[in-house]
Amino acid sequence: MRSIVWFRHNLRLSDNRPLSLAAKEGAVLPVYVHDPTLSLFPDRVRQRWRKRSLWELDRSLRKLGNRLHVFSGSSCEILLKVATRVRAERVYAFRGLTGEDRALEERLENELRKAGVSLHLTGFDTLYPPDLAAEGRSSPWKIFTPYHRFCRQSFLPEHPLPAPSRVDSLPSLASLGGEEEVGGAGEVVSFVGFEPGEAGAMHCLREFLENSLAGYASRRDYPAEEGTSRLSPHLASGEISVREIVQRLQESDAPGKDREKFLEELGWREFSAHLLFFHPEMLVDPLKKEWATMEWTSDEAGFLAWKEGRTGFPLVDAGMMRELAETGWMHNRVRMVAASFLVKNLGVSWQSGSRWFAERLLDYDPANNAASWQWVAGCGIDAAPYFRIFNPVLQGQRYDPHGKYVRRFLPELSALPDEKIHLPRKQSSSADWERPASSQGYPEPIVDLSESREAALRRYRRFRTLAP
Ligand SMILES: Cc1cc2nc3c(=O)[nH]c(=O)nc-3n(C[C@H](O)[C@H](O)[C@H](O)COP(=O)(O)OP(=O)(O)OC[C@H]3O[C@@H](n4cnc5c(N)ncnc54)[C@H](O)[C@@H]3O)c2cc1C
Repeated sequence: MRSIVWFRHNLRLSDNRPLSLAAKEGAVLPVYVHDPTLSLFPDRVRQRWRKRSLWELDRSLRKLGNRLHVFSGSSCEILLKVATRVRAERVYAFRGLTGEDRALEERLENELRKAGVSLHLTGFDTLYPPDLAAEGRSSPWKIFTPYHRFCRQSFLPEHPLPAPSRVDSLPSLASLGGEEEVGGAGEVVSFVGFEPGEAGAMHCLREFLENSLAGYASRRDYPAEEGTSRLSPHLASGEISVREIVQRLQESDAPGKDREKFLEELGWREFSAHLLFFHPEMLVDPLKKEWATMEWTSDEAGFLAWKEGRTGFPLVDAGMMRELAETGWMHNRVRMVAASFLVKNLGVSWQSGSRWFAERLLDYDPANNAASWQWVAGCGIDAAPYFRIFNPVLQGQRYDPHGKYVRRFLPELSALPDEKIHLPRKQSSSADWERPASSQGYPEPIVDLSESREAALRRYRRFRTLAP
């Protein structure tokens, strides 16, 4: 048997079913295609990550007697051309989740069939099947808790497959034409706090299990702490499988409540994938259809200040200006506060924020990003109610009480005392406030929190009255 293994969002050898099946059956041509038609948003930051990750993957394949073949262009045309050229009988891949991924699979299957090649999609790269309809119905689940409980009870997590011990290459393979060089480690700038590739992902998991899983449930909300796994960029590139993570989690002797909480967060990832499977339009349209009539503002100046971390609210600015810009990652608590600030206090649409995150995040995941933005905005399924408006000052005081996170990313505020660190400028509601001299140069707040909150609630009431 001669097969192509088409690496899509799964840049790894372990627990890679398409690869394991193809390697068992015969010779394999591993292929990756940079396909610009598949990314809805510009992804310059992730291209650098991917380049490095592909290089790592190629190195690992070479150790098994094979190598990676990289192309750019239309996945369908390239796979068809290569399959014909090498006389492959099968193309193996995981199934994709987005509407674009699924349309491509259908087109590819037809084109390959005409050429006498079969497409073998070996299921989704998830813990639970995302196409699982709600119990007893054909519609998707609407509430996370029963969905997660049902999945936990119904599916025993599959054991991850080991990486194949050899992946035979196709015999006497001449040049395929149109192939690209598989990036180089040296060309790639480093990523603060991350090591792209499968080995980096496994290292990240080990570190988390050994050092941060115990205490996860209580520490995960504090951005200054090393309280979360930071596995998200690896999961987004498929450098590690979620089944591998769950297996190691179950073997860990960390307290049950921490393991449960972590499993629940992975469950939100599954739920988001489930929502995307049933609602491919959710990347740009609200899941609650009536929200299409919500009137957002066009506060361009406010949006720019938010993107550049000049809102005058330290927790938002530390996240937007520094953590995201410098590292390509942002702590979950800060994502929630920054997103709420944009959508509620500035009245800018969740789609604008979600697009900005999609362009900037190393861990951009279409399902997680859209579901989370819609959760914050209030138009998602099982979302936070619209009137839940995070107060960035109170959130800062609660989750960064000594300003350690803010000081790390906004050194211009580092000399402020703890009680002023989240409020370096006056708000109308803070009557006894005195301007600290040490925060000169830091911007004035671009909105008054109480007034913008009232405006947000008025906007919502108008929408509820007019909504069909
Ligand atoms: C506005 C907004 C946008 C977001 N965009 C993304 C995104 O593009 N990509 C992304 O992976 N996550 C996104 N999240 C969810 C969450 O912030 C990140 O998954 C988390 O911060 C990643 O850090 P970690 O790996 O240390 O998380 P951990 O706490 O260690 O969690 C482990 C894994 O569980 C999953 N997870 C955790 N929280 C969530 C969640 N709320 N929803 C779905 N999955 C979750 C992630 O895969 C994460 O890697 C977003 C959240 C918000 C509020």
